[in-house]
Amino acid sequence: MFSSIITYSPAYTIVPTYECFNRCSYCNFRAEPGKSAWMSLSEAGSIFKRLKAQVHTQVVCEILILSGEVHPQSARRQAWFERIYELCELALSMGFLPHTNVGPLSFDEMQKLKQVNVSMGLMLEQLTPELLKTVHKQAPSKVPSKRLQQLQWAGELKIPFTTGLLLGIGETEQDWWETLEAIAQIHLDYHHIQEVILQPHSPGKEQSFNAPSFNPRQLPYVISQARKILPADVTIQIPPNLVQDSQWLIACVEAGARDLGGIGPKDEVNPDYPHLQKNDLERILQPTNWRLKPRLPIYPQFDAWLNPHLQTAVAKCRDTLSI
Ligand SMILES: O=c1nc2n(C[C@H](O)[C@H](O)[C@H](O)CO)c3cc(O)ccc3cc-2c(=O)[nH]1
Ligand SMILES: C[C@H]1O[C@@H](n2cnc3c(N)ncnc32)[C@H](O)[C@@H]1O
Ligand code: MET
Ligand code: SF4
Repeated sequence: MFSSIITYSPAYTIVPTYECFNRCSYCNFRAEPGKSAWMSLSEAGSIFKRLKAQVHTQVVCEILILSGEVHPQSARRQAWFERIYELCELALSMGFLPHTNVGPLSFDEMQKLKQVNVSMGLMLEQLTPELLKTVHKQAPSKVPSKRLQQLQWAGELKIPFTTGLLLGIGETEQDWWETLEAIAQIHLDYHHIQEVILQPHSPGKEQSFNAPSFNPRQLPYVISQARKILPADVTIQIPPNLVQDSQWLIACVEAGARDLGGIGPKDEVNPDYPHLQKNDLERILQPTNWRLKPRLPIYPQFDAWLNPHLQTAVAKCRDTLSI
């Protein structure tokens, strides 16, 4: 019998800084501005060396650059951006493929980062402005029009893009469909969305937002509806560590999720929910017809959008993973 494929990206997350001028009330990641040392290039260099040394036991291709944010008008913004750029450059020079998700960027910043990233990402969260009165009250970066603008710029710049919804932060069911429709619409203009993450809100130790986890039993329903709204070439990703029960994880796959995201040693955003490793996932999927397959942070149909240097790096990683 033929088996069907579900993908994941062997990844490692680096955090340029945890400091953030936003205060999303569901966040367990942020530190106060000035209170989190920035990652140095030598620190990153040692991490990358270690990852290369372990290539025989565990291959990592994607470096996810995930950061807290410095205000666009701050005098420190330029230094923050330059550090992120240099971290990407270093990862690339050591054979890794950067995927950056550091919040909203200016058009110019995005254009620059395209030169050192194979794809980029930004979650829409939810488009309803109602959340600006609640969880995003102190989060200027989460103004819906600003985030939609990022998707538009990524399209204009031909950047393969990952976006998604954060579920269970006080939105309504109607809000889900509206956010998904907006993603579908923008993809029809630019054809640049490679994945949409359906991320269940999962409470952690640091957050002030007092709400339970998004009910995982609702997730298969959201996925099947999303599958109807999104164009067929957009993959639905779910984070397996936030879908605690393996039966529900399988139900999510049956409903149309086809990717399990970046799998690495730590989920920096949800540190209270350890990532399931490849073996754990294989064990869960074993009784089913689904088989796990590694992928890169760029889907093959977007290769032509990259500069020649990035194309060479991607070809080498495909070779390493034999995909
Ligand atoms: O480990 C994580 N990876 C996260 N990733 C990584 C993601 O799974 C992969 O980097 C992409 O699939 C690209 O391969 C994100 C990427 C984005 O572009 C946007 C949001 C996220 C969110 C998370 C996350 O919460 N935890
Ligand atoms: C990087 C992405 O992580 C998501 N994110 C932030 N905090 C949480 C949480 N408590 N639970 C689940 N996802 C979260 C947001 O969607 C953000 O854009
Ligand atoms: N600060 C960015 C955002 O919220 C990415 C990291 S969130 C933990 O979009
Ligand atoms: S979710 Fe991102 S933008 Fe919001 S406070 Fe956390 S790090 Fe900052």
